[in-house]
Amino acid sequence: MTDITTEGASIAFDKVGKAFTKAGGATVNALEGISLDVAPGSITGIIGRSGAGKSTLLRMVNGLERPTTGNVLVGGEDVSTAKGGKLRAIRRDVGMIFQHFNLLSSRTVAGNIALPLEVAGMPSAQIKPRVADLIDRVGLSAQAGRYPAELSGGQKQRIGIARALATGPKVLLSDEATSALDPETTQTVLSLLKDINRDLGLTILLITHEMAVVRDIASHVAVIDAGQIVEHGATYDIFTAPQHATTRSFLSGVTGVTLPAFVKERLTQTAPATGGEEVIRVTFAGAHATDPMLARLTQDMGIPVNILAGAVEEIGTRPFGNLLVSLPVAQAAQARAFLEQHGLLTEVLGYVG
Ligand SMILES: Nc1ncnc2c1ncn2[C@@H]1O[C@H](COP(=O)(O)OP(=O)(O)OP(=O)(O)O)[C@@H](O)[C@H]1O
Repeated sequence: MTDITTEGASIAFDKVGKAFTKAGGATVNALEGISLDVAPGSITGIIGRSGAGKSTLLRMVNGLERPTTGNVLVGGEDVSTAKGGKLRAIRRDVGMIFQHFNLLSSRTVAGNIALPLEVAGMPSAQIKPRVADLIDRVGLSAQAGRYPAELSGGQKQRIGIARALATGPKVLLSDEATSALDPETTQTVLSLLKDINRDLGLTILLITHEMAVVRDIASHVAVIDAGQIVEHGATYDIFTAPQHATTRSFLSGVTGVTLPAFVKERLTQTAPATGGEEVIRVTFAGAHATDPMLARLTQDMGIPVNILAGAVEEIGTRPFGNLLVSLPVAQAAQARAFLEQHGLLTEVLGYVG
């Protein structure tokens, strides 16, 4: 096997803004004041709702979009002002994969992967072994001569990944690469991306609207809302102690931590005049993830706790748990203080009468 090695480049967004002028002359501020440093060799997720500005941000990294204000640097080189040969050189360092794969239907698996090498002017004697290596890396050796229409979505995305790696990039951009795939195939594609990141050391920047994708692959995450980064940091920290309402709302979509409908419908933001239950989210992180704190709340302090929903999950190999519970309003402050003293995080979600 020839050596397909690379190393990751840093990506830096420095006070980036982007305004689009729509037909009719109105201006849309798609991005405002974006500053973000992506470490070489990291996998960073950018999560946001539809229209938040994710694609615009991603497309700036390979110069498909230029910022209106600020700069974007890849490995210290300014993409935002690069032109001609310099821009082409930066683009060779940045591969990209897409939600709908963007493959040529008239070319075989091998032909699709060879394309960027042909465009780069590599002699065909060198292209052949290089393509064979790439096909092997993504596990498609048996399908090399087949056409995209004959392959599954997961296999098509593997071709997309091999094609993106062909020129030995230092950065891989992923534009919702698993959004069109079923959950099982999503997992196989995410683990391929993790292997590639580990083996080749290249930096991966991905955009997604699914927190589960961030949890399963990203070491770092930035949450983007209406063109601004509202929160960013290590994935574990963001999952265990989210600060912004948008982040919390994305997290509530991750399996196991949504309120059951019968509670959600009755939830109020003010406590009932008498009685009632306070509904809280309890987050267990790190060393406390497996402590039996709720049992102690009942046994030691005599506070009855209703478990409404919950899950223990892992980020990397670090466990964290999220539980939604209700307990009597009269004892809730005492219970929260007890849990906080023992290193758990609590958040009041509302009240039920
Ligand atoms: N070429 C363009 N001309 C005008 N407006 C644009 C253009 N490209 C993007 N926009 C606007 O910029 C904003 C951000 O769009 P962008 O595609 O980056 O969001 P997104 O988070 O990637 O959304 P989605 O997840 O739906 O793809 C939107 O309001 C969009 O309508």
